[in-house]
Amino acid sequence: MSSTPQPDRSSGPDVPAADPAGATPGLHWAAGPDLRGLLRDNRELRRLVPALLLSRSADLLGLLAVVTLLAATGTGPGSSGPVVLVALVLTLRVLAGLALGDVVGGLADRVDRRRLLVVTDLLRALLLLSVALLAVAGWTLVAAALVAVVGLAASRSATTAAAGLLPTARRAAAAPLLLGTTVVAASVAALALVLLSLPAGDQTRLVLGVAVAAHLLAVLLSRRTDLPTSPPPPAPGSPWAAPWRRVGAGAATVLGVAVLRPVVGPLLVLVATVGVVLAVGPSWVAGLEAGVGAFGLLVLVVVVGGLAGATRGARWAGSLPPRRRFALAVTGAGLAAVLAAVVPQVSVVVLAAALLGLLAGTARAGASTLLDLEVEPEARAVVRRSLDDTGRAVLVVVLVPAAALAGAVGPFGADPLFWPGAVVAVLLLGVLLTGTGVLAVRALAEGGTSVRDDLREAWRRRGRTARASHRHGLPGYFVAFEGGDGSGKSTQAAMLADWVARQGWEAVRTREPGGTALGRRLRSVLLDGVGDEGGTIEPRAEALLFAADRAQHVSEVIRPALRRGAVVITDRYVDSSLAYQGAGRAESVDEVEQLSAWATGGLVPDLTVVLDVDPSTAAARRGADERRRGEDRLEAESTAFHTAVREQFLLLAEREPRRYLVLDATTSERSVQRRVRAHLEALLDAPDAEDAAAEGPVPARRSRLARRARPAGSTGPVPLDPVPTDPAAAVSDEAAETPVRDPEVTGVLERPGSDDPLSARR
Ligand SMILES: Nc1ncnc2c1ncn2[C@@H]1O[C@H](COP(=O)(O)OP(=O)(O)O)[C@@H](O)[C@H]1O
Ligand SMILES: Cc1cn([C@H]2C[C@H](O)[C@@H](COP(=O)(O)OP(=O)(O)O)O2)c(=O)[nH]c1=O
Repeated sequence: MSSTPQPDRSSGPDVPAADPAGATPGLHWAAGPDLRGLLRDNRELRRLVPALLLSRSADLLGLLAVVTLLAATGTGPGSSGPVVLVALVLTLRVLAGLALGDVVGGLADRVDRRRLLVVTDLLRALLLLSVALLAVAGWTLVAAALVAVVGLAASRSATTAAAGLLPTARRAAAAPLLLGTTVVAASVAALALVLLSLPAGDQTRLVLGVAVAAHLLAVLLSRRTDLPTSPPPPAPGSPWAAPWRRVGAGAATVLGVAVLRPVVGPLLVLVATVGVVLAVGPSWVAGLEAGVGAFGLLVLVVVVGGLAGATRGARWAGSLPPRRRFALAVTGAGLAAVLAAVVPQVSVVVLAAALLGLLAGTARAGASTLLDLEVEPEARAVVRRSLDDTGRAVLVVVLVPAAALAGAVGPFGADPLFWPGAVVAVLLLGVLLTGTGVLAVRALAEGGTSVRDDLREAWRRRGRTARASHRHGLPGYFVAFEGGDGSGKSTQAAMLADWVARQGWEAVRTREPGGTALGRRLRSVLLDGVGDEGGTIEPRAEALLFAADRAQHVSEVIRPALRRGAVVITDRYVDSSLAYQGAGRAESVDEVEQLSAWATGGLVPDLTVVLDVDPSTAAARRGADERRRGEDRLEAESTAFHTAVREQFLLLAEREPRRYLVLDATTSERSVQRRVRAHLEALLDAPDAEDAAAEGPVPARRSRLARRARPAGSTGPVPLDPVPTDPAAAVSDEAAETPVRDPEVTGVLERPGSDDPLSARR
């Protein structure tokens, strides 16, 4: 649980932070970019990744071997030496990353990456070999510390190498890619420990031997790679920032956000608990008279459980909002730790550890989502780094004392109720974690609903994602809002995203042009023109620029989200090009359509909502909208242009009525929203999205949902939202307020009073 590498702003643009071993996935890995697509398109990356995977597996297997070697140095389960030594090795590992990560990273940047990968694997192989040959506790400790430092250099060159192999716009994908390899490597290493320990007797040397061999094999693989040699951009300012400065930089931001305050404490206790379970693990299972393999199993279930929780937890949690999910997962993790501690049976310990991993991963992802929702995009990297570093600092402080406590207490209880001392440390942290979890449940209570109601609702919605669409074959659901400028698209998209998130789906709200970093640049050219430098934008150039924005948008934002099963809500898509560049600019609509089809790889929305409004009403609304600063290039076009645009939208809808919903946008915001929701509710809940769309009028299809939401004893259809306004639809008063959302993240953010970044004008 110690860290999640994020793009490291302090060490130059686009170069992700070093990825220390032991990192666990968070939202960013789960919601990461299209890694498979990146690997498919990039031969060198396909060569690098297996080399890194092997190298990291070797590294982590080496760590496990060192740990089991040290754990076996004692004179029996009662001696305190081994458990402290193990904790010390892990502490040194974490401390190295915390204190030296930047320095070693800075030095590593000066060396040829391929050579560095080869040398660092060779060095680690030699160090592990020396450990196997000497088998002296003192040297083992020193060697383990050296391995940790060498590993930092390896990690840095791997990260910059991967970043260098990626196209500039996709460099940020290097961090999730490497985090993915670390998680897989941790599982491979733990599994290897289990398998290698199957034969009876002490297999530590065999394990060390395999780790050495794997490092050597990684050398061969690294030598075959062709990595970019150019150094990464120089780091601005000092390459080394004192850990406490880094911690402090983010702490102020975190503590400034009310919702995040109750998250930090439980998160850190969670990190400590998982760390202590692993640190006292070898002597714990030994005390229960289980072998090294059981320790391997313990690590394996924690890692795999953590991965499952981080990637699937939100889905399994159904409609639980991230705050609830976080607080309940922390409480559950605490109870799992208590369970592991109080039942002196290795099978129960392993099962409880799996649950602990699962809930820790879920809590971690929940916290990450909260952070994304609550912290401004510019501050997120600093906050994440600060939290990661604080987590590592906690481990540095906690592991050795916890192990010392475990060792000091020693085994107690009489047969058959015999407990190793390690359980005392785990029990203490488990109780503390449960307590902080309960406090977090209270502090993060949401909307006045009880935990029981929330859980019941989540159980009802468990595993539910937006229904698959026949069109794109991805698990998510894709909605586009189209219409003239000022028709109310942004307003409706924001309200819908809010509702979708409250229904328990992941909502990704985005827009065109400008849904990506590249898109934002294109947007300013497209809307503001190139007036200062003279010249105009030719209609075909304009069409190509909109298509370029869309290609980036689909690949970077829309497809990955649909792949995760999210509901993607975009403010404008292909039809805008057909209407504005095709009909408006009098280019061939067919050609513009071909261009967009090429740009999107044929990705078509499941539902396109056309907000129909006459150009003069739309212009009046724009004029009255205080957030707008004058007309942009396209808005300033003639009424004839806007009329042609409007007619083209209606024509497109007429051609494909099953995929379109045309609404009169001159009615009130709430009335429009009500109809959008009613339509979407039916589609998302229907067994088959397309069939449902063809079925007939909305109220008939809504009946199933309405029945489920009806309070006991009542009759007639009841809307899902708390304020039953119109029985045929469901929009609450509260939902009619437009909350603030972040276009770059999943989910929605409610912070009344601040500006909506989506509708902010550049
Ligand atoms: N149904 C509606 N009735 C009246 N005004 C509306 C309605 N929908 C939106 N507006 C207002 O019209 C302006 C433009 O809305 P906006 O959502 O930004 O449109 P778009 O994204 O289509 O340009 C805003 O001031 C908004 O408050
Ligand atoms: C996506 C897209 C937008 N546009 C135009 C329509 C808008 O006038 C402008 C910017 O869109 P947008 O920000 O949605 O403006 P508004 O909020 O006023 O509706 O870009 C095109 O001409 N072609 C396209 O493909």
